[in-house]
Amino acid sequence: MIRLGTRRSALATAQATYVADSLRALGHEVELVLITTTGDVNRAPLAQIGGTGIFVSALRDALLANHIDIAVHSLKDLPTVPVDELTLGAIPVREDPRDVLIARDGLSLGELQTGAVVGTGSPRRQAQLEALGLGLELTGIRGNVDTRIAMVADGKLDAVVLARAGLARLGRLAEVTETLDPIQVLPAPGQGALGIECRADDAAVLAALAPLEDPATRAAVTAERQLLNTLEAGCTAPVGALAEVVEGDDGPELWLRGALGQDGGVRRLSASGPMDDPVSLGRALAKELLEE
Ligand SMILES: NCc1[nH]cc(CCC(=O)O)c1CC(=O)O
Repeated sequence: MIRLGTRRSALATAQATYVADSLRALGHEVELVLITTTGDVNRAPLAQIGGTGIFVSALRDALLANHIDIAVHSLKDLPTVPVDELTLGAIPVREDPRDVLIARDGLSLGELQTGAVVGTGSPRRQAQLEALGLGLELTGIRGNVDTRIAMVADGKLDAVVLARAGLARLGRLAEVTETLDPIQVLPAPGQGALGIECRADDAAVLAALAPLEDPATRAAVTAERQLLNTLEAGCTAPVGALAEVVEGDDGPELWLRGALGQDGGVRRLSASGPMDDPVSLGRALAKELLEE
């Protein structure tokens, strides 16, 4: 029996159920264990209560205490600093990593008027939307996907920005009014991908997880997360990143784009490298972004 720990939110349980069903299809028995994190209980702004890492620590504690065998994380919520004794046993194929707009009356970003109120608490989304120069009024919001969409339906906001992947997993893609081009808004490092964490010495669970692995997704998110990790060491500015595997002359290559919010603007750079060395690519692009 594999004990799979998950948060209670609709998105977390949808992701956990997807992983549980994948493991069951491979012949394993899986039990869901619901775990409450600080971020689920406390409605204060995330930056005040410890950042997105708060969603993760309760699950990691349960792994280390042997209360669960695997934890399913949204990779974009998983801190880039590794934990001794734990490892990402599998990174399954990624959903569409892009951000989307859900606006009243089916509007797109370019159709929103100056002063339109757009809800997002993410400094990354705020910096990139600000830099478009549309005169949008950005306001921080929290709450689950349902609550956020309801704020547009209720007329409290003109629009919200969300991850397409979350809406796909919740079956709410019909509400999207525009998918944002990464040329304008780069997603968060790891967005749209799941990380399945387990104890590093748990050979049975590692073997069970191996078939769920997608090497291209692992390479892409490793580059993105390395870029974030290197930038976090050097600054506190918001970061967007997106890597894609492309077929090069000498085999598969990674193409990485990065964005760094700074002084009301956004710096953007891109670079490519071999698929088998995502860490060097992420680190090199981060250093370039820091230098300029
Ligand atoms: N910050 C919360 C969070 N964590 C993961 C997702 C969406 C799913 C994903 O990106 O994998 C979301 C919601 C959102 O940003 O819209």
